[in-house]
Parts: sequence; C-alpha cells; structure tokens
Amino acid sequence: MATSSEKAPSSTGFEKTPGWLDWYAGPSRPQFRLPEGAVDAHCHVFGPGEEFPYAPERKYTPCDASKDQLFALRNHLGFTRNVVVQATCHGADNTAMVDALRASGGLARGVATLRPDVTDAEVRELHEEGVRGVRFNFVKRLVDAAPRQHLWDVVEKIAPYGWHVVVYFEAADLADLRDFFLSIPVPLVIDHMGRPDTAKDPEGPDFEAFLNFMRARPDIWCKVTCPERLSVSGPPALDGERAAYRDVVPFARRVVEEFPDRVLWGTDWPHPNLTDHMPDDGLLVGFVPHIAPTPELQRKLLVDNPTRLYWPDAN
Ligand SMILES: O=C(O)c1cc(C(=O)O)oc(=O)c1
Repeated sequence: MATSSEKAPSSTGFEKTPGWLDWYAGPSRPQFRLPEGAVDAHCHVFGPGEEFPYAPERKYTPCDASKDQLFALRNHLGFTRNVVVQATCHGADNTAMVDALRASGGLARGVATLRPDVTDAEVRELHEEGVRGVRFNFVKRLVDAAPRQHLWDVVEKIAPYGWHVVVYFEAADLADLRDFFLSIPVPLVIDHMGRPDTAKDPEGPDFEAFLNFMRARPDIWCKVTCPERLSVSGPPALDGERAAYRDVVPFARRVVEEFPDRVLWGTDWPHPNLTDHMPDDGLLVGFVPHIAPTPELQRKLLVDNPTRLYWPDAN
C-alpha cells in the first residue's frame, strides 16, 4: 500500500546528528484495527529544516518529518486525530507545530514549549490555534535545566486557559521532582510512563513509587507510550513481529488497568533519538491490545480519554 510516508526521509540544510535513525518508511497496515475516532496523542513534527529551522540550543539534529508525512501516517494507521507535541529540537519556537495544527483542519491539537516571558496575547493566540498544554522537560540529554521560577511563571500564564502541563522525566528523578509536580495547580500529563527501568520488577518498589505518584491526585494522566524506547529485551516491532516489546507490557498494563480513565497512547512518531532500531509504526499499533486487552479499555485509551482532554467540546 503506497502512502506518501514511504518517501525516504531527508534533512534539508542541516546535518543530522551522527548515527541518527530516520523514521520507518512504508509502515505496514496495522492488524489491530483502531477504534473509530482514535487519537495519536503523542507525535511530533521536525521541520522541514529549510522552512522551520531547528533551534540553535537543540541537543540533536533530526531528519525532517513534516506535517504532511505525519498526516499520511495518521491516515495509513487509521487514526482520526493527532496531538502534536513540541519537539525539543525546535526549542521554544512553536511555529512548525502550530503550522501543523493549522493545516489539520481541527484534527490536531498541540502541546507547546514556552519561555517565562511569554505574553498573555501569545498564549491566547496559541490557544486559538489549538494548543492545550505546555511541556516541561527534565531529561538532561534533551534540554538544559530551567529554573523552577521560570516554570512557575509559565504555569501562571497558561492556567487561565485550562491547559495542562506535560512532564517528561527519568524514573530516577521522580523522587526529587514529586513535590514540585504535586504543587502545580493544573492537570499533569506524564510522558512515556515516567520512563521506568523495564529490567526491574513491574511489581517492585520503583514502579510502585510511580503508581503512588499517580494515586496522589485524580488529575494526573499518563501516556503509556514508547515501548520501543523503554524495552530492554524486545523483540522490536520489525519484520512482522506481532508481540513486540513484551518486557514493557506488564508496566503499561498495570497503569491502564488501575487508571483506565487517565491513560493516553500515541506513536511518538518520528521517534527521536532511538539508537537501536526504528519501529514499523504499523506493528507498533499492534502493541495496544497487549496493554489494553478489552474493547472498553481500548476505547478509553484511544478515543474517550484523549478526546476529553483535547477536544472536550467534540460531540
Ligand atoms: O526520549 C527522547 O529522546 C524524546 C525526545 C523528544 C523531544 O526531543 O521532544 O520527545 C520525546 O517524546 C522523546
């Protein structure tokens, strides 16, 4: 089946980080049929660099991954909508992400990166474009640490618009960040399950600490995403593998089963910074029924929850 996403990725005007793995061209058609109205609740656009230059402060230079390629993948996989999360390679310049929202005809919402001096008029404009959240990143290989006061200043600006804060952090840093997170007075959305060490016991104290954090407030959501990033023993979603990333399943399944109304799923296309392999996104979609085994859990994870968070006025 030919899709425009089969075109080989390129990187215009920028030199990619050495060893960069490009997104998988020509993904298979998912065997798991996504329910009507499914949302890819975590994906990115990269550039194209010629039109939307990568930020000078970036920690990596990716291959291009345009909005048209993202929308072609959406259609090919059977998603209806996207949530486009600002990628760190674009810093706090949200223009590529906003351009994708604008082109989507209402089928995409966004999560932005903001500096503390952002004005109310700028936040209002982003809201009108479809942005509904701001991302705070604590992963040191991706961004330099931001002073807490800067983050507070941003929270004050976005709170009146009903936005949430998306947090990305390493499991080992949760103990230090927990109190700060719990003091943020808007809903929180955790990226990639808080990056558990999946070589450890899913019933062990580390993952229990994560679940306890989720139990601390009813408005903490979790993306049960990125098995391709978190998996240690695989097997990868390649070469027709239909039971990929088995070691991640018990972690994600615990979250889905305990918090069925506050979990989200997305592809994480174009999968920045993978070093080992690049998944076939069609096979990656096949991960979902392993972590959400019933049609009801699947509908909540893929349709009801993301629609409630990002399109509360839909239907
Ligand atoms: O783990 C990562 O490297 C990663 C990077 C980014 C980004 O650069 O924005 O986003 C993600 O969701 C994951």
